[in-house]
Amino acid sequence: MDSTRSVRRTKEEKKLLRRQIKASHTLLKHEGISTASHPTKHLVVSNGGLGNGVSRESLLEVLKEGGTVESLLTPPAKPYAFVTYSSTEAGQNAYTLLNGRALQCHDQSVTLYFSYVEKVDSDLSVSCALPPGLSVLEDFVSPEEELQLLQAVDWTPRTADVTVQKALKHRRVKHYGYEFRYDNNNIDKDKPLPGGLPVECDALLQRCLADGHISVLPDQLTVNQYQSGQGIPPHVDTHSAFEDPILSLSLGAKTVMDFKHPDGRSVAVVLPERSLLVMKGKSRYLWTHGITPRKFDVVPVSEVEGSGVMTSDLSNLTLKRRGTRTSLTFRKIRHIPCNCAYPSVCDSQLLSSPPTVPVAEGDACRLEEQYVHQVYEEISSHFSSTRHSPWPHVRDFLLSLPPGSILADIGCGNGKYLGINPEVISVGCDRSANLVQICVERGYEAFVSDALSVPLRSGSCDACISIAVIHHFSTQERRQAAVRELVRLLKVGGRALIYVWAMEQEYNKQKSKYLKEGTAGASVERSNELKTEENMFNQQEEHGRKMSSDMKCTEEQNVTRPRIHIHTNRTAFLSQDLLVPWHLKCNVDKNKGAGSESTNGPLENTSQGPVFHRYYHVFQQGELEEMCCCGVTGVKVLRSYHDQGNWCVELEKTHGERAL
Ligand SMILES: O=C(O)CCC(=O)C(=O)O
Ligand SMILES: [Fe+2]
Ligand SMILES: [Zn+2]
Repeated sequence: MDSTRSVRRTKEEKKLLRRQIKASHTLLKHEGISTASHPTKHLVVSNGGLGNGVSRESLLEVLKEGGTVESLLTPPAKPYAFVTYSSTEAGQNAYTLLNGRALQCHDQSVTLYFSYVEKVDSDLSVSCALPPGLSVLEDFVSPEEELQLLQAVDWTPRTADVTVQKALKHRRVKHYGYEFRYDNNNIDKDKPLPGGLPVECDALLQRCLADGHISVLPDQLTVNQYQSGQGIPPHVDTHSAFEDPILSLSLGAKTVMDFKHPDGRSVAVVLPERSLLVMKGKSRYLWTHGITPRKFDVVPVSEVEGSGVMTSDLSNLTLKRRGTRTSLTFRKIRHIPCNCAYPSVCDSQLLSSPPTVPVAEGDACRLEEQYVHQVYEEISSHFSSTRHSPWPHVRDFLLSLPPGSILADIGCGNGKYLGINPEVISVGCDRSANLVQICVERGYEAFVSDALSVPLRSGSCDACISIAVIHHFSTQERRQAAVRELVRLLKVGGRALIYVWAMEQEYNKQKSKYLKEGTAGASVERSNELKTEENMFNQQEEHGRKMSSDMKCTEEQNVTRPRIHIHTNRTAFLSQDLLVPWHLKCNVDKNKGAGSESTNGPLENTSQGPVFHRYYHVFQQGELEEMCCCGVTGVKVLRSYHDQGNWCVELEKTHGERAL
């Protein structure tokens, strides 16, 4: 009997070990968290996160059995937590005692797996902090003032001549001072509403002024009323419409507001009733805010929680039914264009000075920095989630390389081509540090480099690929230099494959996948509210496109230069140099793709985050071959073809540098 029990136990131990190894692989692959093989005082607890429905309180209770807990970090919405014990011995003790422990929480049972980590990343504590520029001032108004303010909002249609009231799908709204229009997410600045702001707000606004939260009085008020189960989609209040900061007073009931950074970081902030939310700087301009329509929120049990408004920071969480919340959002209309530090998401800056096609090297570098490099850094995680399937012809090229070949992928993105042929030695580089980081986390050899000067020896590669990269260079000289750099890396006889986006999205009567996705009704599934509350940049983007076609040229130092148009996604290209909108989907699940992969750009129906614009030079038929034959010496074009809206060439290096 004893011996069978010990055999069974061994089996269980093996199973536990397998599951624990799997958990630490998942942490590395999907979260970039490397675990340590030796005991430390820091442990990561897989399945012990708020994202698994495990409350901090119940986790802490279990963790304390292992020893004295120095700190416990529970990142919002993640399926893991970090615990730091008082000593390595305590960490080791907890590991032995608790690994594989089943934890009962909210009618479900989860199994906790523990792994050691060298340290708890300081970024994680940062991601648990409030977004920069955000503050929540509790008890900003008294219960009596709260009642008075709620009574001051007259929801009957009586005041229709001095205010504007609307029932939206997910809440009702009322505007004072100026109407906020949900069709263009903007304000008619020359059409103030008679009556201004309700006098009942005077005292509280004077207090905001006196306390230094604002320096001028607001002249616009939006009252939002949310019933339980209602919300507001994530958005950034239009830069060109309102100044900084934005104030929002919560009345009647508490709610949880989600803030999201374009890089995917997300912070849930509890807004108690009678608190004032102040959004300034980054939290106003760059992070989106929104309220998920829900009937219940995860909120602190204790009502007296000081400034600890973070759901993730709280030691005591519980579910609470949402009541009816009325918020008063006070804003100051902006009369001169926004000049914030986030030009890639700023409608003012995009409209007031749309870029022109550069001629000088310096202008080209600045354009690419703003409309290529910065954008890829910001959208890297969402971009990566849309890039998973290799294009078949690129795959064939990679599989045709003899074993032991050395391959360089210049502009490797998330590394989707680096593992295709396991028989070759692949190395990738990209200008985006975030994308390179994703490659490294996936176990690929990759480094940050500009495609114009790759730190690899001339003639060191048997093959190079440049997939969807060269169209991001903004002058002919720079595009040519990028091809020359690829050829420099090749040994004589080596081959390069280049893909660039084609101006011709319809070829041989066949529409490219990019165009087809537009007609397949990418937006049909949007809810009505999402349609009317379309991301604020969409309308301006449309506006910007019209503006740029109206005013095709700009006078600058007596040189007339064409403006770069904003392209409308899923439509034919109207010019060769364009800005292509990227509708960022916030909070991308790195484990899953964001739907079907398109040749360029995500499907628009997935997004409610800010819109970024990437610069492209789309190639006309023959342009790529011409550039390779005439602008670059020592190569021949083996073949050229059109593939799903791209022009493609395969080159062979025929001479070494010295022979030229
Ligand atoms: O309900 C709130 O506090 C926020 C409302 C809001 O973000 C808006 O109207 O733009
Ligand atoms: Fe807002
Ligand atoms: Zn701005």
